[in-house]
Amino acid sequence: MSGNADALKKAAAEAAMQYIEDGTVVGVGTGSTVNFFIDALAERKHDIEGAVSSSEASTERLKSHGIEVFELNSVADVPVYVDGADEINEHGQMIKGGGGALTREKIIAAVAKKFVCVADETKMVGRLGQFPLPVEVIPMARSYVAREIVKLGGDPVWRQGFTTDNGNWILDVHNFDIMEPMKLEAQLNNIVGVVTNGLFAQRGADVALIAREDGVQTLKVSG
Ligand SMILES: O=C(CO)[C@H](O)[C@H](O)COP(=O)(O)O
Repeated sequence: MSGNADALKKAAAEAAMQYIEDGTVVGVGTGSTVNFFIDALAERKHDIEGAVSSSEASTERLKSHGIEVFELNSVADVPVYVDGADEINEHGQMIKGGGGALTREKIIAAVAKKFVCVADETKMVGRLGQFPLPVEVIPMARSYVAREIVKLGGDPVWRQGFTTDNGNWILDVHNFDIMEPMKLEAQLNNIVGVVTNGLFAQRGADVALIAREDGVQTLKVSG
């Protein structure tokens, strides 16, 4: 990753700090862009109550900064969730899960009132689907789920050697022509053995902070 790409990720991540309110539990995603957000959040650690985290990696980084990480089950309210994306369109719909944390990400996103997506401009697309779509599967269902995905028009590739934080496996699905993201998200989740998939269409981002060379653009989808 070039220094310039990192500078854009950092700019987007730092712009998300304006959405963080004192005394709240902050929802924290996963990935290289979010790592910059965690580092920025550390500066406000005495103002916030703590965080809920979407991965073991983010939890470790949050704790290394002295930020308290709560179990999601013990938290009633997550006003803001900040996370990156592998692709995002103008409607705030995303492909996520390149880092394999899609299921916990989707759970916290569901709980959160506002989803703030932080990304550099390379993640903005007209139509989702260039990036292989991650699908988390229960290990014993891998072959069956792969066959069902082929029937839907995708080419699944097992991310061999990778196990999610939930103890499951990932199929990265290539060559999906994603005309109707919400429909495909539901179809995939309907296959027995799928835990969830990386299409965030039903619950997309409310705000996208897209870092470009000339500054961070705010795309408000809702909220
Ligand atoms: O969904 C994710 C992890 O599961 C990440 O948000 C996504 O992969 C983007 O990561 P990065 O900021 O490193 O480009």
